[in-house]
Amino acid sequence: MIINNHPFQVNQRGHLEIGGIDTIDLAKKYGTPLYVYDVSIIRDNCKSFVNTFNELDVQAQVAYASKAFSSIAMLQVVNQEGLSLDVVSEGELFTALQANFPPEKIHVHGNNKSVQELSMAIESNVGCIVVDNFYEIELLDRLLRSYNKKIDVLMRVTPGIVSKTHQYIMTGNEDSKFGFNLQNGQADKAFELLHNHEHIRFKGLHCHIGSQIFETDRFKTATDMLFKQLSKWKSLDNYVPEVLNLGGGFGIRYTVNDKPLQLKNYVEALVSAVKLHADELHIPMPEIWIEPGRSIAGNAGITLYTVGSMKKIPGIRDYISVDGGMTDNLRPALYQAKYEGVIANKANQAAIQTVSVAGKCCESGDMLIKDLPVPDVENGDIFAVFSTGAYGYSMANHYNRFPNPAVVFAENGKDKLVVRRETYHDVVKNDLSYE
Ligand SMILES: Cc1ncc(COP(=O)(O)O)c(C=O)c1O
Ligand SMILES: N[C@@H](CCCC[NH3+])C(=O)O
Repeated sequence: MIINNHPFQVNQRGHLEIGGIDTIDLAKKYGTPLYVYDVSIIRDNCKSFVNTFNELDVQAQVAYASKAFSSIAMLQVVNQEGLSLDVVSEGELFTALQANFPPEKIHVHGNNKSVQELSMAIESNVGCIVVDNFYEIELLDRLLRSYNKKIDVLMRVTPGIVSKTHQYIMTGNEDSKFGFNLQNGQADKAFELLHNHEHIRFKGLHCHIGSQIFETDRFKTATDMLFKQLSKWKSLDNYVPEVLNLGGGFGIRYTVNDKPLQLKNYVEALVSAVKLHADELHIPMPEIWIEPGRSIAGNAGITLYTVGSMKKIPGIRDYISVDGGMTDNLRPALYQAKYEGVIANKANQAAIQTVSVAGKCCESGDMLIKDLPVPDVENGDIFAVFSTGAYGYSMANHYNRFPNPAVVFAENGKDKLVVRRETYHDVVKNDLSYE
């Protein structure tokens, strides 16, 4: 039985299963809260993107946006699937290098890259730097001269598109901290600085219009706007881009209200939009790069919790509390994000009541799910939240000094710990006394 359209089964014991393993056994073995990934789903998501580009015979790089979930094991899997990698910080770059990710397949992002970050990128011979602002061009110019190196660069632009998504995860609109503005001439000024630079190979443009997007129209509009700019540069300077990076943002299913497209549909739409414009402009088809994060990791992961206290407020709301919350999943508190979940040890029992699932942080907004139909709930039940694979572990924090949970990979009936659970000693390890 597939559960609520999430890609997981219920086994003969009536327990939720992931990667061929009983979640109740995993909770016993590793404790809760626990992030668990079905690695075969990660692999399938990677393949959907890569295979579609191959089928369409288009040169492409699918760069996993590692901000969604970065760990050594995750980056190893993504590398095995032939993807490139998008990193946005020294920490993400460091993790990639620790995972032996091929540096030439790493793309470095960031709206405030430090000298140290840029130096690390240049020294490790990363494949590409996505330049975000004028200050960064100045720094890069200085550093590349002192290293006497040449590097591939894309220019990140903000096309001025308002995507239908939460304001905090919108990035391509004009009023954004990211990238050069296409409308007000900033992109033209950056072009002057980048193309013909003796230490820079200016490969093309990058844009990312936002996250959790469910339709292809806005990607097409973004492509139109990039080509408007490229057509201008072609007539003025005969510039021909080798690469167009159209970012990530492909939506996934968190709840029944989310209606994601198949991943291949996004690729097909992007390819046809770029092809059309390239033909019109009489230039060869550029390489298409994309940066999916959520759509690679999101639906592959679940979080397991143990149910503790319960509280009924007659006529108002029934609460059940679990042993994690906004420390391991910040998204409900930050974006009012909605999730679905089940009592994993009663996964095929009928719902008889509606409860709201609270975390254990000292914060009223620490609610994981509101108004969820569930069977009879008892203390000690294991509660599973679906689609927590992206921006769960990666946005985990230490509020109330909670240690970060462990991460387990499950695949074809085997499980493996890939991130250790933090201990209280880990939590205080950088504290110094003041006596
Ligand atoms: C530049 C860039 N690329 C890729 C992503 C990944 O987005 P998503 O996880 O929605 O695919 C983001 C985050 O929104 C981003 O800012
Ligand atoms: N952290 C966001 C997505 C990243 C948006 C910025 N690039 C989320 O959980 O949805």
